[in-house]
Amino acid sequence: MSGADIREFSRPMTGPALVPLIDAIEAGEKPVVAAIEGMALGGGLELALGCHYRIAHSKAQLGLPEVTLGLIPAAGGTQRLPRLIGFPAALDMIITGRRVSAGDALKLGIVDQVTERNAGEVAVAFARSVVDCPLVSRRLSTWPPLCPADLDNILQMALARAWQRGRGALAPVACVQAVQAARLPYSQGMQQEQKLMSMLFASPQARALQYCFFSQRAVGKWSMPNGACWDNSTARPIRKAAVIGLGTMGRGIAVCLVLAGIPVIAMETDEKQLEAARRVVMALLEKEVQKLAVGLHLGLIHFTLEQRYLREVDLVIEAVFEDLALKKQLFAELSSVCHPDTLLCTNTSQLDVDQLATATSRPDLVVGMHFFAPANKIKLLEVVFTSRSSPEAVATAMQLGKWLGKVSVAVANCPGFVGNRMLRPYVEQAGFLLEEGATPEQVDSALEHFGLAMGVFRMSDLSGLDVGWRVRKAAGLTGPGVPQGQLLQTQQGYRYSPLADLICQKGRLGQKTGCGWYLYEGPGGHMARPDPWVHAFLEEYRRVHGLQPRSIGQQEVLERCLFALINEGFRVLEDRIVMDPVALDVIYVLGYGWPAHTGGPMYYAGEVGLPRVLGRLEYYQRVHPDIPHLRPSALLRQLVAKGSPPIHKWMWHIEEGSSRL
Ligand SMILES: CCC/C=C/C(=O)SCCNC(=O)CCNC(=O)[C@H](O)C(C)(C)COP(=O)([O-])OP(=O)([O-])OC[C@H]1O[C@@H](n2cnc3c(N)ncnc32)[C@H](O)[C@@H]1OP(=O)([O-])[O-]
Repeated sequence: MSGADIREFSRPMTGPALVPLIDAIEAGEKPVVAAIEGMALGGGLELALGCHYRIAHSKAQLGLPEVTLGLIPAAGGTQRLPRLIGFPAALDMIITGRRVSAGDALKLGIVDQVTERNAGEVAVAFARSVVDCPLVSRRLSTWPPLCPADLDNILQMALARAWQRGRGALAPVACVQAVQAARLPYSQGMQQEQKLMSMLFASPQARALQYCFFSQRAVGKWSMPNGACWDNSTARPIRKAAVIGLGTMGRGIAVCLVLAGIPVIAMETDEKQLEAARRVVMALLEKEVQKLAVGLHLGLIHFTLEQRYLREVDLVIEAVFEDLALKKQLFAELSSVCHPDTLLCTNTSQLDVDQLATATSRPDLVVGMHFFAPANKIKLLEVVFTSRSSPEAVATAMQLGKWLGKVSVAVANCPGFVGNRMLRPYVEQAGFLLEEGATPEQVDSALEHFGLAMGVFRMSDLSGLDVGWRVRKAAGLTGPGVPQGQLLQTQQGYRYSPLADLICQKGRLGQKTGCGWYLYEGPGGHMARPDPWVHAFLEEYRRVHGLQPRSIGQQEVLERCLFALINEGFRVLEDRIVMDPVALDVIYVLGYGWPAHTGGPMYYAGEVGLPRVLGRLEYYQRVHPDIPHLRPSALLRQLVAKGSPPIHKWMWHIEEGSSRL
């Protein structure tokens, strides 16, 4: 039982109320044994906690995931679980919403027995054995709370953790408050639980998180403009895969494949690189084996320098250096080395997948599989199809993503695909704000206060500033031979901030060099500190270019950065790079640290109000006519003119034939 039907939350509820039902079971004189197979989540686990005994199958999983839906476990979960397993363990499960295995549930004391056999049959036998035992001690609601001496301290720490995890989300904090009420007598604790639930139930955050839940499932039902889609295309089995290029991304991808039980050929061209990769990959895998306490066959991965092993694989994922010429050459080689049916995938984050496909003898079997760093942790995968990708190739990449535990989103090929395409105007605005008077920490703190996992400058330092520098050089925006403008710099006719290029020229490439937009404890350091050098550099830059710094408020930072990103999102929809705006929200929430409790950028735009987004973009465009990304998109204007329809109706308003595919 995986809990309430989440769809029911947005319409009148039917059926008996859960709390009196659970109370009645618990108060009954007949012993009730919960037999748990598969999942016991949310209301499912709360029902089991109202039973007098719990027997779980060894493969069962238990959890209270309500927090991920913007809610608290409000059918007595916040009152019974701390009584059963103590405050610290209950707080951990309820604030994180994480699932525990049956084995861990036994250790925690949530279940009485774990079985390899049919849990129902074992439960019946168990019930017979306890039929004469008194039930008084089995009713959790009557147990006195297990209050340790340092409970105040534990609750305080949990609250701090909830704030930190939540980044503005209400539910984690409400979870702590509800559990805190478990020190009171049960009926008073329940009143507090209900009060907090009523506050959350109707909240915009709960609606947004429930939208995220369904969006992450909706993107699995992908379709392509040619009519191919998830239910008319068949994925091929992947019996063996290869990863070529074992830098950070390649190593992470190889780890993902092995963890999913897929044999991997891990290939490099240089012996030293290969050995370095072998050490890192094996260490990562051994860590996972210990963490997951699972038997994993570490022999699933074979490290090699030899291309001949590629003949045996069903799919190759290329993760070499981001250089189009290098990748094209590799794809041409793969075409002759691999079996004619082998799928050729690229992990490029922004290069033209069509050009790579053209370099091969099988353009229909070429797709992008864009993983996000660290590849073994981030749940997002962009599957990039070209105009020639076959439905089978897309279906296989989507299915493989699912096996790897990712949420895969099918997107059409375009520069930067979806995520990085929308990111560009956002990063660009941040640079302009520095020119106009802000500091990196002011911009980042506004964005982090909004709920983003990391501000734009901290994120750039983490990824490495040279990544964007290389892209800008390739696009002809900077580098030798590119004319440098006067005053505010202009490239290709538009305003261009060279600040990031100048920082790179100083050898400041971010965390890896110990300095970038911030100062770190040393190369590879993680603790970002404001850097007086950067402040002086910005002041000097403004002085040389005659820019009068002004005070820039949090609202302007958010509107300029976020609305520019959202505006590009509307352009992505106009170009039909994806079939539905939910895809953009999934990509941003899972891949870019966008706060899930706002639903994602496009959902957030709807909540803020499309007329407001349009109005503010129009205002900023008047002030900065030389920034094209602030010019409102045609789709945004059209939607506002049509009375701002809800997000699921946006695509109806895109003119036929506007697709670039
Ligand atoms: C006072 C009240 C107290 C109680 C509160 C609660 O219990 S709060 C609830 C606390 N419970 C949770 O938060 C549990 C949420 N659910 C999960 O974590 C997972 O779905 C799973 C582990 C149950 C199955 O994973 P899996 O990878 O095997 O499968 P999958 O994930 O792809 O889903 C398959 C289909 O089922 C659909 N669907 C699933 N669950 C629900 C639902 N509860 N409702 C509605 N629909 C649901 C899902 O949309 C999809 O539909 P589609 O796209 O085919 O039309």
